[in-house]
Amino acid sequence: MLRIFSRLRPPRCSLSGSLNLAPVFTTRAPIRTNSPSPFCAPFSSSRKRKGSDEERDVGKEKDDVVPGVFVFGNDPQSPPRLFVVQPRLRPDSILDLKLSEALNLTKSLEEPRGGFFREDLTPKQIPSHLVVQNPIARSSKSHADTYFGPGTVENIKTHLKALESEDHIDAVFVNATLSGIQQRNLEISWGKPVLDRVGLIIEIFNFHAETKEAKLQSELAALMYKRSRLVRVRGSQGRLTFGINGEAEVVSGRGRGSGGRGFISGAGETELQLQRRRIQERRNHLLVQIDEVRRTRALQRSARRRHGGSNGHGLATVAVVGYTNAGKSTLVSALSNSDLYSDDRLFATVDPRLRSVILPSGIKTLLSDTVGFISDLPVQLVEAFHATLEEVVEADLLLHVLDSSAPNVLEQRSSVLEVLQKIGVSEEKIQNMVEVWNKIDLLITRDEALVEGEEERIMNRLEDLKEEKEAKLKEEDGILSNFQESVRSKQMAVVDLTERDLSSDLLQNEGLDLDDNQRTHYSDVRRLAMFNAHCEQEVANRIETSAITGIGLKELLSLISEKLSAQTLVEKKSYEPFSRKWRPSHNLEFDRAAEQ
Ligand SMILES: Nc1nc2c(ncn2[C@@H]2O[C@H](COP(=O)(O)OP(=O)(O)OP(=O)(O)O)[C@@H](O)[C@H]2O)c(=O)[nH]1
Ligand SMILES: [Mg+2]
Repeated sequence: MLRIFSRLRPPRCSLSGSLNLAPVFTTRAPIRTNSPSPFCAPFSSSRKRKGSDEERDVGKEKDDVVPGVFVFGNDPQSPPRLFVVQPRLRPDSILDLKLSEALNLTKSLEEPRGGFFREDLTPKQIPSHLVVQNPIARSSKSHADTYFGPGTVENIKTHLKALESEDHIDAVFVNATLSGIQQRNLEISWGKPVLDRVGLIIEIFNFHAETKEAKLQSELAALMYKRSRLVRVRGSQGRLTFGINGEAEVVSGRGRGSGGRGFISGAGETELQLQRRRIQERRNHLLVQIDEVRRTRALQRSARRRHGGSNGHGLATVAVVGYTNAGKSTLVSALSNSDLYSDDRLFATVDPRLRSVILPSGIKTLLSDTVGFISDLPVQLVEAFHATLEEVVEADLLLHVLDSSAPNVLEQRSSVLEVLQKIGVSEEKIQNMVEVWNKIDLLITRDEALVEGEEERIMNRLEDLKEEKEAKLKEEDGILSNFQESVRSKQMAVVDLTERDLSSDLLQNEGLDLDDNQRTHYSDVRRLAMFNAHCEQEVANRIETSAITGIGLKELLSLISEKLSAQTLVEKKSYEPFSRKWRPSHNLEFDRAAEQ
């Protein structure tokens, strides 16, 4: 039966940049489709029936996703298949990392999740992919119309054709950021929907969202993204016109009569205007609902903070953040003895979850598992997921989970720090954050881990690793004390200087009257002292764990306990549950792109 479906499989997606947002055809009614019925005209709403019927339709429309806002419907029959195009990067190690991230993103969409898709795919099948010339490498600028040069576009088309002869490909994923025009032109050249990095991540969020909150937010992100993709195509003469897809055609009566009467009245809405209006209306509708979610969350947070504990005391929240796939959900499950959904795929968690844990001090605390981050996290997602990310901003303590086995762990670390700053986490919280270097079991070489019955050897190896780490820490301590020594000697030098040359008043004024030499010297000392304090804090805030084997979990709980009790958070500070009004920022760049 499945084979029949596969053979008959119709395109499950629409050309995303297309104005004529074509309906998605499915052989069976999808479980949750975002697409209109294949039998209704895409813009039939412009010819609404009069009276109460019309009102009913408007009300109904409010709950409908704007057609074509997601490229794929969540078709239960089979997941979409993508062809990955990776622009070449130098050095090769970076290319490998980016390519493997692109393939993982693709797999995240392609593979069945929790039995959601019925078709049996071979697990860990590597998606078809192609590394191509990077247009930015040559001229630091991509081609304005197609991103890639004409040769590369042709090359990809040939590969696509060859692949299509073997199996159906639903869309092409270009692991770069494309403009609306570039995306549209590539879609025309290749005859397939094209997703860029942002578009794919938004699709994954839509696939994985389960709660109402996550669904609303991923739809808002998709709408904001879509708004920037509404572009006009040039007709065969190269003019912006009543083009091949009728993008400038008048499709709705709205606006008619606004500028006068009879034949001098306004012509009505073009397809482009109609799409913009629909997106705007839906966006406003979603924002109202998301604000409700925010309000509820804020009230719940406030109640927890005031008297959430069993003894009526405040309950602290610890937010678990980190790069996607670092092991956050597995760690929260292990610490709280619960069973959160975790999976070896990117963005397995989109719906935030709270789990309670009893700390060694006997105090109950909530762990908040949330959506993972990624480098260049799309701004639309950060803005749309504000309600969810607010949990992170408002948490009493942050745990930053890192995948210590990832070759680019430091890059992932800085991406996460960047996102935390972007969403408004205070500098103080970032400084106080606990860094959890998870998956240390994977640091043992694969060969060793595979040898059966060698548990003892593995444990010894772990001990060795621990000792190595401790030795390294000691070494770092040595470096630190050298720093301290140099700071102290510099401080002494400044004191000498000031004693000899400056009055105490001048020193208090931070050397306003110091000469250049003295000022440089003094600021050097201050910088070094700050760096010194930072290093000391970093070492104290680090812990190594393995959520799977349980290594370091006890120590982690003790550290959380220690951190929380050192904080003044449980002091009943006044807390405003819902004070700020939030709207996604008006992004001029997107609007400009849409105008093109
Ligand atoms: N070997 C090993 N694997 C781990 C460890 N922690 C998590 N994993 C695995 O890593 C994969 C990702 O784990 P998740 O807990 O889903 O990661 P996450 O950070 O929640 O990921 P997202 O929700 O996608 O952001 C799963 O396959 C886990 O089994 C660990 O300590 N050691
Ligand atoms: Mg998770």
